[in-house]
Amino acid sequence: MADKKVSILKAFKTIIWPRRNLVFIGLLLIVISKAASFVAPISLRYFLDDIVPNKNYDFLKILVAIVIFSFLVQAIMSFLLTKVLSIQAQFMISELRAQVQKQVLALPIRFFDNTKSGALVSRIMSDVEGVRNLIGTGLVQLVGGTITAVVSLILLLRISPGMTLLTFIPLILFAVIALKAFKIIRPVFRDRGKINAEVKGRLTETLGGIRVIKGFNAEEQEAKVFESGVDRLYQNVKKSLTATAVMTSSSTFLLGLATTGIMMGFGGYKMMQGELTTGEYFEFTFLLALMVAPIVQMSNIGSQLTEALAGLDRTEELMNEVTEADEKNRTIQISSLKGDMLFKNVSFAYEEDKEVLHNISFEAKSGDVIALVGSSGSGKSTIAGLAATFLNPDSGQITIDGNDLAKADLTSFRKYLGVVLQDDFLFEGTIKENILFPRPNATEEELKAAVKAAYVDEFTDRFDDGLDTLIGERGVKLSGGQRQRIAIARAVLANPRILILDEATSNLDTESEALIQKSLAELTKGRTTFVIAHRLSTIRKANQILVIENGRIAEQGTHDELIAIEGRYYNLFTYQARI
Ligand SMILES: Nc1ncnc2c1ncn2[C@@H]1O[C@H](COP(=O)(O)OP(=O)(O)OP(=O)(O)O)[C@@H](O)[C@H]1O
Repeated sequence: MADKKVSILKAFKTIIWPRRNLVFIGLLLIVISKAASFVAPISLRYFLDDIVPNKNYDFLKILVAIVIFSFLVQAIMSFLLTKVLSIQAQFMISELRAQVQKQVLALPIRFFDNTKSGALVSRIMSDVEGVRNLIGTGLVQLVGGTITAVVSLILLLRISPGMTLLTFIPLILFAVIALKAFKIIRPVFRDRGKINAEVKGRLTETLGGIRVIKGFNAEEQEAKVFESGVDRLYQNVKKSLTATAVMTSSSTFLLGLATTGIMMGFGGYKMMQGELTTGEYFEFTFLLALMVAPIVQMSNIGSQLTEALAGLDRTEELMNEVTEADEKNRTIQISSLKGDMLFKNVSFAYEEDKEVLHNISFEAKSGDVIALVGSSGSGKSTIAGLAATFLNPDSGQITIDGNDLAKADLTSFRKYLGVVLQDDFLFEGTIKENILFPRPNATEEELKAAVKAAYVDEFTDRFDDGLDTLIGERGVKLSGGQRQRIAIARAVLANPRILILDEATSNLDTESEALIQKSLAELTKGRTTFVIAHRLSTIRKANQILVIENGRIAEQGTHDELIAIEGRYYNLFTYQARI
């Protein structure tokens, strides 16, 4: 963990240095602004010690003009700072978000099995926001504040070294307290991001699974889980608030002590002794305020930077995850695909030492339909996942047209892949958009052909808006069978060479069922298809049936062959046929 921390140095190298021109402009602006801020306190001395006692009207006019001008300069500089740096920071946030999202999509399926999607949403959207404080005004203010503090210090020492040193004692005390508080706050902030992500993740799941929750009357339980999540968040915020409160109240006291207590006591004494003029006293007071303000501000900026670095730590962790592309090993570009797939002694485990597939070997010839049947948990989806390159064999080999699939460039292979899964992924939008999703630039004819092949027009013709009907929250609700047909139309349009089909288990009425059968027959025509089959009609038509039991192929052959041997398949078949 520790070596993965985004150090200030690293953040400087990767985020600030590439934008050094901008940061430099920002610094220049802040230096001008801070220089202008010294005009008022310095002019005070002339005002009180020279102009007023000597009734110097001419000098008064000039001084007033200079002071007004100095404030105008400060106002303009502050406007430009926001304009230049804050906007650039926001631009960078959107750039980073896009990068992180791209990286997340490039991660292997396994990563998603183990990570809540809500947590990822939080990583992509919130964690990168910290950049704002690095490149935005935060850092520049920190530097500007330091400059102001140092210049003020020099001016203060010039007026009265004794008084300056005395006021320093409480200031140093404050600095020590602030540093201690940061040490406590940083891990708290880091945890906050994590907790936030977890709570959001669970909430997303809860809302997504609302039917199951209501169906099992589990609202109360979910509410409890959420409550404990928000409580963790509360405890975390509480901790950081306590640390912040210690800092704020000690700053109030110690800085008050420095500015007023010591100043009034010691300064008043010196004035009475004639060692300090009224003008010098006021100049000192204002300069002290100029020095102290950035110190207080810095503690604020410090916590912002701390939060920023904590967020970037988490972003960095995500960016370091290995993507599935694996350019070093996946060097074979697949430029055309026939569709012969061969499994040679393939074994696979999701978790170490828990092999779920053992020595699977079979051949799928181009255009074949391979039906995977067997009891739940036997390994059917895992085989389909391997054929789709969502998973990679631990031993053995899968070849496509003689090429090792583990060495194939994923994008070049997946161009030829299509999937129709049970939980059809339809998003909010029109039916047309959902079908065009894999090939947004398909022609109207291609779209029409796909719609026909999947019998989507059979129900869209009845809608006023036809294919442009909105589905989801703002449009019509579709039946299970209709959703399946949209998913099938999408796959027809994608025109894959290899098709992974997870047949829906839901029972449809006979008419819907017949339409789905027909559209599936259309879809699988001429494509190497792996189907996790639940329909006898699909299974009977398959070129090859693999009966999977406990991660092994128990039986293999056509329907007739397997019926003839009266084994496992025969039992399954006769059992299903009876129902
Ligand atoms: N992401 C995962 N992590 C760990 N184990 C998994 C994962 N997915 C599946 N498994 C395990 O692998 C085995 C095979 O699962 P698989 O999903 O391939 O079975 P299946 O035959 O498709 O089942 P079903 O018909 O119920 O969908 C099961 O024992 C399952 O518990």
